[in-house]
Amino acid sequence: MTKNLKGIAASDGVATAKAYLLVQPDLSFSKSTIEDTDKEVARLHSALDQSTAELKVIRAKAAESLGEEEAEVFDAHMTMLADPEYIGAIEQQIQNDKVNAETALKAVSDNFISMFEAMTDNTYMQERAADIRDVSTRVLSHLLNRPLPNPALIDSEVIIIAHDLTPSDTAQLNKKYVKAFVTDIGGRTAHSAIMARSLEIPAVVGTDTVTTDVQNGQLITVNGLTGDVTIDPSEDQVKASEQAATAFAAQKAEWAQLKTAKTITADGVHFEVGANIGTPKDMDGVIANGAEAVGLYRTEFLYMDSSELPTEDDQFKAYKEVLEKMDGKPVVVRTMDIGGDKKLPYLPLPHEDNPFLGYRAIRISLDRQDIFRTQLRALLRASAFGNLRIMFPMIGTVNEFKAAKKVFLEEKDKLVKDGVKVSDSIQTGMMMEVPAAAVLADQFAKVADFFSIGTNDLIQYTMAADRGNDRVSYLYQPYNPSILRLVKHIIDSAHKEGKWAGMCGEAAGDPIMVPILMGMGLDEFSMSATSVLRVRSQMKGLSASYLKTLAERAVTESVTNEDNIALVKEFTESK
Ligand SMILES: C=C(OP(=O)(O)O)C(=O)O
Ligand SMILES: [Mg+2]
Repeated sequence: MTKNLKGIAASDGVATAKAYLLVQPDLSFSKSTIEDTDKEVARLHSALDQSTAELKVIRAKAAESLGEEEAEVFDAHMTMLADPEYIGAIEQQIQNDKVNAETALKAVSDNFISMFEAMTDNTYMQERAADIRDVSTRVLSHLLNRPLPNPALIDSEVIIIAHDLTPSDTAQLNKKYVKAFVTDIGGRTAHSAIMARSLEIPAVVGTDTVTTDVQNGQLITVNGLTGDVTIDPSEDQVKASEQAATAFAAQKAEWAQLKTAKTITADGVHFEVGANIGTPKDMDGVIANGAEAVGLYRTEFLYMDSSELPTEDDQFKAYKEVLEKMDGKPVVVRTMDIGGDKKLPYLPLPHEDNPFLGYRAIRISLDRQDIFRTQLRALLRASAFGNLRIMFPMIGTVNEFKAAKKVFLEEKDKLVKDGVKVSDSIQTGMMMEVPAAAVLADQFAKVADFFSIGTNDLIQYTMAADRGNDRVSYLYQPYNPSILRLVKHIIDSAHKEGKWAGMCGEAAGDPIMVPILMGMGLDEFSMSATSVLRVRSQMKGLSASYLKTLAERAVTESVTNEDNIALVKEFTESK
């Protein structure tokens, strides 16, 4: 029976395909006593064999669709499945304690995991802990005969249905087959939604119930522009969805004509419209959409894509590639912003009740200077190949900025002394995403070369509303005058010191926000590459000088988020 759901529109586009449930099965079991332990060991081996066979297929598929490097993680899993120490310990526990294979597997795996995780100074062993966690889950699924979903094996068009998707789940989605995804939870600025936009995969998040409403293989239509999802649609609904997809494609074709144009307003003002990237692979989208800059390179994805800390050379290559592809246009590279919803399996961080308020980003970099210095050296070496700007994430105090800058200058000095070619005009700026820094922007403007406003975090911290929690998404209010006053203060403070201010949070590409920011004189707008042409087209039709009054009224007269939506409509629909 047809069912309509409404979620948060998280990534533009419209799709119709069969549902593929990416939901972990229930792998609970109880402990039991076994008389015939040899038979139980044989059952264990059968599950191990099935797991190995499955991994071989997954590995081959992953190599084909995602590349050899992404596939290598499965080699580590297969090695683990053949590890005599690990497997021997499970067999021994079955024989000695006369317990079922599930119990022995779990006990031995937990033991290995805590042993490896305790070796905090040994990244290799920490990665093995993550491998054991994955591998033991797979073996358990075979013991219990409850198969795990294997997205790497998808070989026909599907719409992924999941409770939530982590950024690493999203990175593994194969665009050829995954036509859209729909989740129970999540917000527009959660990192999986941001990645969906750069992958151009339509997405609707925060539907609450999609995983229980839809069955594997059911037909489903997804509209990532409106947040509408229809399960088991009627023929007419399928037709309407196809028409919406065609209309969206036509709209995109019209925007594409602006690809090589500069972003100039109706009254001749130029704004720089740039794109955000997560990896050098995203550069195809940046070029295809004619972005004038890379306004944010989230380098943490380089760390997340790797099975160990990327070396200085690995990083150098990635940064150099991006700089060269931009051919002299600005590239703002943000140093590692791990923490919050971005985790590194090989850098296990202690459990925190509030990870978004915890040990993350620059706080880790200043503490783990070995990691930070390696990254800065790679960046400095790459600076000779383009127009590099470096930015530090989550800066909350002036002292943090100064400390980060000091490490940067020390590494620069060392390289220069060693005769390495380093650019002399690298700007060093900061994300403006912590309210304390935003309020003190006038002081920060004296030490930083530029600001890039990270509204994704700035809004969640100012409104005290988790950016990934759909239950409080009504509080996630980009146009609330409280947010806009901070934004205006940041821009004005930068300008007073002769510095520039940009925005790389998702609000920079928001059609309601764009006119306000134009009126405030924001210098640079950086967004998902797929939004660049839409925003360029919008700016072309607006007059920047006229919008100054809008910006002024938005922070002086308006009281609510809705007031400002109405105000923007008043200013843009009459013009
Ligand atoms: C751009 C931002 O950074 P991230 O989304 O990576 O936290 C932001 O917070 O707005
Ligand atoms: Mg942020």
